[in-house]
Amino acid sequence: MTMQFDRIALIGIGLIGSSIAHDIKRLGLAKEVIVATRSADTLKRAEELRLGDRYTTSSSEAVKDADLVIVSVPVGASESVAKEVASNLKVGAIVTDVGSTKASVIAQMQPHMPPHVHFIPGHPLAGTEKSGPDAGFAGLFEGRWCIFTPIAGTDETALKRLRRFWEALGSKVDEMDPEHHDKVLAIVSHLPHIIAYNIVGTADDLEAVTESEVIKYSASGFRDFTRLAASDPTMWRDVCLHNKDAILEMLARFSEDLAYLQRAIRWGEGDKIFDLFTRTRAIRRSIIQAGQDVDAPDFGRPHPLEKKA
Ligand SMILES: NC(=O)C1=CN([C@@H]2O[C@H](COP(=O)(O)OP(=O)(O)OC[C@H]3O[C@@H](n4cnc5c(N)ncnc54)[C@H](O)[C@@H]3O)[C@@H](O)[C@H]2O)C=CC1
Ligand SMILES: O=C(O)C(=O)Cc1ccc(O)cc1
Repeated sequence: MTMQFDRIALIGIGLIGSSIAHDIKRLGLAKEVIVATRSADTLKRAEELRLGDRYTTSSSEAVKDADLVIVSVPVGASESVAKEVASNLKVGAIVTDVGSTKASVIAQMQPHMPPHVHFIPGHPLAGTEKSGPDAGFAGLFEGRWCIFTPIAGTDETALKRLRRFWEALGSKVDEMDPEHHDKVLAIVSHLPHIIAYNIVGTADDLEAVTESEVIKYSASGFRDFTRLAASDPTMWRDVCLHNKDAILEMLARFSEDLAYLQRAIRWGEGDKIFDLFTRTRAIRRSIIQAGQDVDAPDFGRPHPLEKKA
């Protein structure tokens, strides 16, 4: 793999920032990686994990002379990072982010970007329920989509350079407008997490079963929800607050459809129930065909008591 950038600054070194760091190192994509994060403890851990070449708690310090700046912080922190780094950005630098919402990140960052930098908002559709610098791993983005939501008039050469970077990490790159991104992500990612948080919360409220049955019998569907509901609370609070309109729109549709299903169950309308469940099964098959999941049952996890070969 060829060296693509002299200096890359990683602002935020949690699951996503550290996964990018592992890949940059593994693939030799930069001469130097500067890691910045707000908390000294996280920074120390990043250093122990050798995620970069230089480390600082000052984002503005980190971006000096960087050709590529990747902001990987909870979306609600985007504006404060943009403000902090703005005056130190190098002429011609590419500034990008990985936030799960796009219209809000653009509204927070774009006004602070000086005209001499290329700000290209991005979102890799890859992750796990884990957070922090220990959670990252090389290859996270392999075979996954990365969506850019470029601002009109963005320099084509800068776009190509950033595309080449994500492609080196194994991603497939697509472009769309931020509002469309936010609607699509509301249904494929944000709502599933909200539903998971909600169902696990409901089970927790049923005090009679919480201490015993919910945990004991969690080999069933409930367990899959608990994985999503264990995702980072700060990150997901920010997603909810920063993609409010699209999430509320999708939640309204979801509630309508749930009422339809509820009614079908109440009145014993088996055909309606069967038709819906047949339609949804086909969606799963399409996802497997598209290479976005494997066909193994239970996400391919081995049983915890299964003997290791
Ligand atoms: N977790 C996931 O599966 C995915 C997350 N994303 C997005 O990536 C971004 C980062 O998420 P994760 O890496 O999962 O979160 P994380 O919680 O693992 O890491 C966040 C990092 O940002 C740092 N940070 C927070 N505020 C900061 C500030 N003001 N200045 C500097 N550093 C700051 C934290 O110390 C931490 O290092 C979020 O915007 C999230 O929406 C995108 C794709 C997948
Ligand atoms: O852990 C999971 O199932 C995820 O859905 C990971 C994820 C979380 C947030 C994103 O913006 C993109 C991917």
